[in-house]
Amino acid sequence: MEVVRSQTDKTWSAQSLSSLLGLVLVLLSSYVLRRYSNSKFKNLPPGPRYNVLGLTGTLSSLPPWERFHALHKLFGPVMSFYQGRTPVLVLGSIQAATDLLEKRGGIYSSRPRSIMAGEILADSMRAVPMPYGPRWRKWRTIMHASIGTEGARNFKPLQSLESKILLRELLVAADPSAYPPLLRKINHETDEAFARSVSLCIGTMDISYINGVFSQIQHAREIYCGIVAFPIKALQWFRYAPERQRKIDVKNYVTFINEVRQKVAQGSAQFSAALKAIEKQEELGFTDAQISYAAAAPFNAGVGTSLASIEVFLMAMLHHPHVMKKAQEEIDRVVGPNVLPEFDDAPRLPYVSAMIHETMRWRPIIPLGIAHSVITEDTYNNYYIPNASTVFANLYSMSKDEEMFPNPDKYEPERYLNPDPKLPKPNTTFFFGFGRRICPGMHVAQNTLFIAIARLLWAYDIVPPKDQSGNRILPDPNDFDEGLVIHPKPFKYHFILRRQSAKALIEAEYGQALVDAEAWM
Ligand code: HEM
Repeated sequence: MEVVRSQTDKTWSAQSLSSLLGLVLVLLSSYVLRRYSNSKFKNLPPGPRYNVLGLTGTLSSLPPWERFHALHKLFGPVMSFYQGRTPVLVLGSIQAATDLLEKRGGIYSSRPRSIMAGEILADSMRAVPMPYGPRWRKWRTIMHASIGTEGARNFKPLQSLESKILLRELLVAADPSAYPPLLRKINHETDEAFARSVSLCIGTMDISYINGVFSQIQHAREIYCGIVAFPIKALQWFRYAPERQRKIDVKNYVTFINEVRQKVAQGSAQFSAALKAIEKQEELGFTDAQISYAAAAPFNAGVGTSLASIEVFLMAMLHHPHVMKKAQEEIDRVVGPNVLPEFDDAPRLPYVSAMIHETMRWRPIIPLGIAHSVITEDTYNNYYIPNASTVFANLYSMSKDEEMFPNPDKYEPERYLNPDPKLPKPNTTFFFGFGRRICPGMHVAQNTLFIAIARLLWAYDIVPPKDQSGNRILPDPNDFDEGLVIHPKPFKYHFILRRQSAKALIEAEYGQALVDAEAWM
């Protein structure tokens, strides 16, 4: 009996399994047929009909932005492919990105859904993956008030004293191996100078307090980045750990905002993103957790970016000493040897300003921008763009546009000073993205770069080391770490004081910077 039943069971299971498989096949093929026989889908922008990101073969050795760049040459500046079931659109020209991400910003300003990192870990309170909609618009008003054109001016004193401290630290650095950690401070990746970034968020430079904050926010950020980097963790059944982490993050973030509230009550609060978030809380109808995450956004999104641009600048100086000399001549002529360059000098230092644009153009440090997502189907140049397509602005390709930037591989600030009137005007913002999601920290970033670069060039020559035969050892200008934000691989350089008389001024300014920093304690 047992044997018969077991045989019957086996037959039954085999039959049901094959019917089930049949059903799945029928459903799948009808889905595929429906989808691809749909004439609209036949009209997608051209491109390889496979997942370019999961590519094998010759192109696979290239980072994704270079892969896309190579494919743009075959398929044109607007191309598409599928990543799983999601259509992906890649825009390789400033024109296409402006037409879609900017002019049709009402439908191209969302982000691809981020279930684990955005929704589960952060309850959609994190800025970068936040979907486009009323909550994002409210969040953006806090960014506008705190780090927009006007708000960014409030951080200039902070950026100024930060760069003075850097000049002095480079002066007393034991040897060149000490430079990278000092430079990292300018991007707030170490506890002490991180204070300046936290002060941007919550308005304090109290180092012992900051040290505590640093480890907590940095830890939360690392977990977020880890989830983004390892998609396996994005599967929902691993949700327990991020849910637990979210509770910890919310508690920490709200603690910071409450400390700012206390300072507001005592009348000692400095300008910061948190201050603006608190001021706007009632009007926006945000919870404490929501305003705390908003206040932390400049830290979470801004870390690593200014540093990467300064590293690119240093690399450019090693390769193009004549550009460095030209900028120094301008600084010496306009500012002179007896005072440091100030923010107010910027209009009279056009070469330095052009150099900053060129640094960001030459090697865009976020080469694929941050992916947008379209919230309704659209057509562009007769191509069909399905709802929920992921959209990448390939900033790398844009930086190589031969028409707008002739000889794009050359580092040439002059292209911004004397543009050829017959060519399209060189764009000065594409490296910050496009449309409604354009980087809200761009003014803060530009100010950091201006004051740091102008003062570094006022004080120091940046020179490469030499080998035993006296040959300059130069870094490979294309050797970068991969990631959302890319950094040149570590390379060696020296800061050589340009004149002995600068020493006394650097020391005096450093002393004053420490006194000024007290205001943020
Ligand atoms: C050289 C420095 C920087 C570069 C090149 C840069 C570039 C970018 C780019 C390309 C995007 C994506 C824009 C898009 O989606 O189209 C972005 C987004 C963002 N950036 Fe920056 N950034 C820099 C510095 C900063 C700084 C210093 C802050 C904060 C103070 C900041 C805050 C943000 C935020 C919050 C977003 C997300 C905006 C949103 O999703 O609505 N960035 N940035």
